[in-house]
Amino acid sequence: MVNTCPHLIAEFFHKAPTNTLGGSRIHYPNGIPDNDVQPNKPYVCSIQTKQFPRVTSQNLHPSSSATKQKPSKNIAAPFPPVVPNFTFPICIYIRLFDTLRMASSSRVFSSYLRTLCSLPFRRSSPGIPLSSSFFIGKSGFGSLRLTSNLRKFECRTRASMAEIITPKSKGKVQVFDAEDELAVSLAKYTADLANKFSKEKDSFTVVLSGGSLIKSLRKLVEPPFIDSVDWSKWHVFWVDERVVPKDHPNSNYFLAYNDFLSKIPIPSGNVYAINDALAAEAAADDYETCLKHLVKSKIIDQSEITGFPKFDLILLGMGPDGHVASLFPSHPLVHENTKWVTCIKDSPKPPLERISFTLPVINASPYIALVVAGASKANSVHAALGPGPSSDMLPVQMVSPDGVVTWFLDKEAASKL
Ligand SMILES: O=C(O)[C@H](O)[C@@H](O)[C@H](O)[C@H](O)COP(=O)(O)O
Repeated sequence: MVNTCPHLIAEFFHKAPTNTLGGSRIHYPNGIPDNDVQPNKPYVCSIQTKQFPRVTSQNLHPSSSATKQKPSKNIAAPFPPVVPNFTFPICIYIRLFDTLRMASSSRVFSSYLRTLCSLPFRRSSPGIPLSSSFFIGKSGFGSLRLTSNLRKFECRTRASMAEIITPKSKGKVQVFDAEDELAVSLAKYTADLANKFSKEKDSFTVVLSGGSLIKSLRKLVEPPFIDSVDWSKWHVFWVDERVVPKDHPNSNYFLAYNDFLSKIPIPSGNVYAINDALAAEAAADDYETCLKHLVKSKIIDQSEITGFPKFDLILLGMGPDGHVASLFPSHPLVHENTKWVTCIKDSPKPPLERISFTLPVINASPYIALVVAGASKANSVHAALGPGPSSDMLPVQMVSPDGVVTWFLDKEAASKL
């Protein structure tokens, strides 16, 4: 029964005129026009309203005691409008769209409703022939109203992501209520860019950092993202690496392999790990040479202006002190502007020896994501994005590409903004 829920959601939106819900609009991926949406195809959608910032998918958090059960991965939650006084994030719809198999038959729709109405916990709910639906926006909240032949139901919605307006130079800043929501949005962002570049140039060059970023990429290896990406087009690099063997728990390669790369069908030749058999300087030179070959063979783009390699997407974490890659505050390496890859032997964050991309390489990228979660990062986030001028530039503040920086923050990291 519950598996038919996505059909219901699909029907629900398709019954609404031109896919709008009183100022809310569904966006299908890659600009698919609304009337071109195909039955029996999965779509990852986003929703945009006049009243809310743009939001992306997330879980249902029912407040109604009747629906305390949380949706598991494969079991869609009951469609909220049939439950009175139901509070849920607005992006519930997109969550359901994530796994959507579009149904055009109204038979599916009504049989689902019949089943719902026969469920014990909804015995008090009347039947729900939907006749109209719309969102009403208030500041931060909205209501979805459904008119049944017996009475009206109201469901409150709450945006679970906010966009902070910053000067253009500081990039696009998104703040998520929960890290889980951040992870879904990051997966969609990465998958969309992968698809864009794979289509445009038949390859996608992406650079990973170490630390918690890898955990934040976890949704990318789950449906629907894992199936929506052509992994054979991916070429994976590291923005920094610790000078340890590849199977050492401190190795960024090891972390990425265990939690990400081993779960995707990427050709092993497209994974460019830093050579762990070499000492720091030699490993940095070796990696730079490897990048130069790949630029020559046109796997990696090159900036016509600066000559630095241009990776399609760089995914950066940030340390509590505002470091990115292995470029630490007040360290001379942040001013390295000739080399592509350098090394540090006195890293304030252990281990001492590391290899790192330099800032000009990072800044040559057309897309950079800064993925930052946790209260320990709030001061540096404030220094980077807050209003005041700051005397000492943190490395994260020196990430200022010609391209687009998108910040993915959880609310703890954004708490001082
Ligand atoms: O290898 C590393 O240590 C990193 O690449 C480093 O730049 C990391 O991204 C930040 O320190 C944030 O790490 P956390 O997200 O774990 O705090």
